[in-house]
Amino acid sequence: MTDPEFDEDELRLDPGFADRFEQDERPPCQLYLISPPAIDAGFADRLATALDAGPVAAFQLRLKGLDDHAIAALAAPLQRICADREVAFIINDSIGLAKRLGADGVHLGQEDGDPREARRVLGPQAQIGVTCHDSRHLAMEAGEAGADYVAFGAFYPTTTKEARHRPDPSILSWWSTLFELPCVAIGGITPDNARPLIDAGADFLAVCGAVWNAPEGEAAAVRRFAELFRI
Ligand SMILES: Cc1ncc(COP(=O)(O)OP(=O)(O)O)c(N)n1
Ligand SMILES: Cc1ncsc1CCOP(=O)(O)O
Ligand SMILES: [Mg+2]
Repeated sequence: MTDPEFDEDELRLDPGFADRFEQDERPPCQLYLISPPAIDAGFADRLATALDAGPVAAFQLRLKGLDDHAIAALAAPLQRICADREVAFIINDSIGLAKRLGADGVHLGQEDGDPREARRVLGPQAQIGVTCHDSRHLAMEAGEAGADYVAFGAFYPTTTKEARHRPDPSILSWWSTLFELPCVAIGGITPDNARPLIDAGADFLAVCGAVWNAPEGEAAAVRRFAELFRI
């Protein structure tokens, strides 16, 4: 099947971009935790429990509907828990808040700001991620703009976000075959449906509900993902 958005010439026209991502052995898939949509006083303990249950590469603080001041007030203990465990602490949506908090990075949607501006403000060490929905074109643009990862999704139905795009897992194999830049899969991912995304080449699975709403608890959910990542 051809992807109407994908023009092979785009790749050939920009050898500089493709050249930066030489093919190499990819590390195993890792877990990228997204915060629940709202957090309460007990959440810090739950976060520590989740991070202690198995390897987690990153935690994204995603609190839609709160302003930066309100998010900053909640962030400090969570950021400390991540730092103590060497888990990257990523702020959703706001370059300014990521800078203010000294976060490890920022995740930007298509309407959330320019990755080049994020790089200018946050510096060379910052992890900058960009939402690319189901679009190869957006992903290549994000790579050209200096993103550290591209995110595709939502792969499965989710109640965490109203998601309009539904990529096929093949976008992950396409991306990971051509580019070294890591790709993140997101959207309705659970330990039961994750396998095709891992096999297709996702470098990270970004997960919210399957961990924080797991009937067996967050630790058991993190352990189940960890089992899937073992080669
Ligand atoms: C890892 C990751 N991928 C995608 C998103 C979605 O970002 P965005 O499209 O800006 O939507 P909101 O999360 O801001 O509602 C994400 N946050 N993280
Ligand atoms: C933020 C986001 N972007 C696309 S789907 C999604 C929600 C991810 O949460 P869940 O893992 O609960 O589907
Ligand atoms: Mg956003």
